[in-house]
Amino acid sequence: MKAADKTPKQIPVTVLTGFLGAGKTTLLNRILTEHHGRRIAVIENEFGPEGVDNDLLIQDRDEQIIEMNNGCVCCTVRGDLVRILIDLKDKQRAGALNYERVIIETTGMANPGPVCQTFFMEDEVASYFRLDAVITVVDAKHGMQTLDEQPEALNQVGFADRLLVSKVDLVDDADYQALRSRLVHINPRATITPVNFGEVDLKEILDINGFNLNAILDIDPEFLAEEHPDAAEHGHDHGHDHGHDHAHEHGEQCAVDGCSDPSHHHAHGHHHHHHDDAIGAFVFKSDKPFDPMRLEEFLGGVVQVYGTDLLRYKGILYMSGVNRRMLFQGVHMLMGADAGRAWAPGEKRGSKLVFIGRNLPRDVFMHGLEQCLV
Ligand SMILES: Nc1nc2c(ncn2[C@@H]2O[C@H](COP(=O)(O)OP(=O)(O)OP(=O)(O)O)[C@@H](O)[C@H]2O)c(=O)[nH]1
Repeated sequence: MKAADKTPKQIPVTVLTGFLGAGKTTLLNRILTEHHGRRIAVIENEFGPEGVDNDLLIQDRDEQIIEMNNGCVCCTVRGDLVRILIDLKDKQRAGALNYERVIIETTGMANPGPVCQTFFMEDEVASYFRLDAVITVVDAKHGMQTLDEQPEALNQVGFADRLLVSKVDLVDDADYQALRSRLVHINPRATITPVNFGEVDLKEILDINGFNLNAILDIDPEFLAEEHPDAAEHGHDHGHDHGHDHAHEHGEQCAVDGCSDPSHHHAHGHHHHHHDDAIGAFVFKSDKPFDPMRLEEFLGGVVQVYGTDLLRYKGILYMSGVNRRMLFQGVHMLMGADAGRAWAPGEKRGSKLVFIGRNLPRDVFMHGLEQCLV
């Protein structure tokens, strides 16, 4: 191959995550057997000295399966994953491999954060690979319980650009809707699609540009609709620090501290349960412009303080003195901003930002952002 002669365009990478037994391997097998004509390199991450999943994966001549055997992606991310990716890059350049995209299947226990950060923090990786999206498989049958018991599962949902719900065949519609509603509250950014034994339209999970600043900020309208009428300002952040990590109050009462608004109780009646998840989201909206200096200072500060608890954040910004939409997004402490398209004549200008994180102090963000408006 003469791949080495070409200026390579960045190889898209999909991170496939989901809790133990959720159906990641089933989905991956489906992708690999489908005749989609795309050459995919798969990085498998396994616990323990011996990989089991590799034997279960259907091998195809078009695919290269590389396995990481020594532990969890999140613990070895600075080492193994970087080494494997650089090795993939070198082999591609040397013509020993030929793939056009990479899928990383993470262990069910992994937090996708460090995996994602690798693509922004390691220059050699970032120059050759582009993180496309995080896809999280959630088991309809066991998902509720897993979310109750495993903080990593909440992280996986919080990070996702797409949520695929497997095993819907095993539950009734009410259970599915309850799970769906909970997922929307943890992560209103991600679309939610049922997937039967890994059967999924590849267009739904590949080339999503989830980490691209220009991608539209799609927030599930349900997130706002089923909340309080002014949810944009008072959207329940289900991430208040109640001193317990992922306990749940299947409750009557609004979880927002000091809130005694009965309409909130009513609003929660729409859900089957009220899950006070440690990971949650809130949205800031305003049609007043931001003062760029103040905003930069504020965001820089909160990212320093809350970076580890911020999973994903993303927004369209209406800036004073700028006739373009500004786009910004981040993962933990890594924040990026870019100029988007110009505001159209007559277009209603405004900002919309979504923050997904663990026990974030919503008021600090909301009031702080408010202070940055002109
Ligand atoms: N009923 C039903 N079973 C499913 C579906 N999808 C996957 N399964 C089954 O769920 C089990 C676990 O699926 P896997 O694909 O191995 O899950 P995994 O996420 O790769 O599991 P780990 O690698 O252990 O984390 C298997 O027995 C699958 O056949 C589905 O849509 N419906």
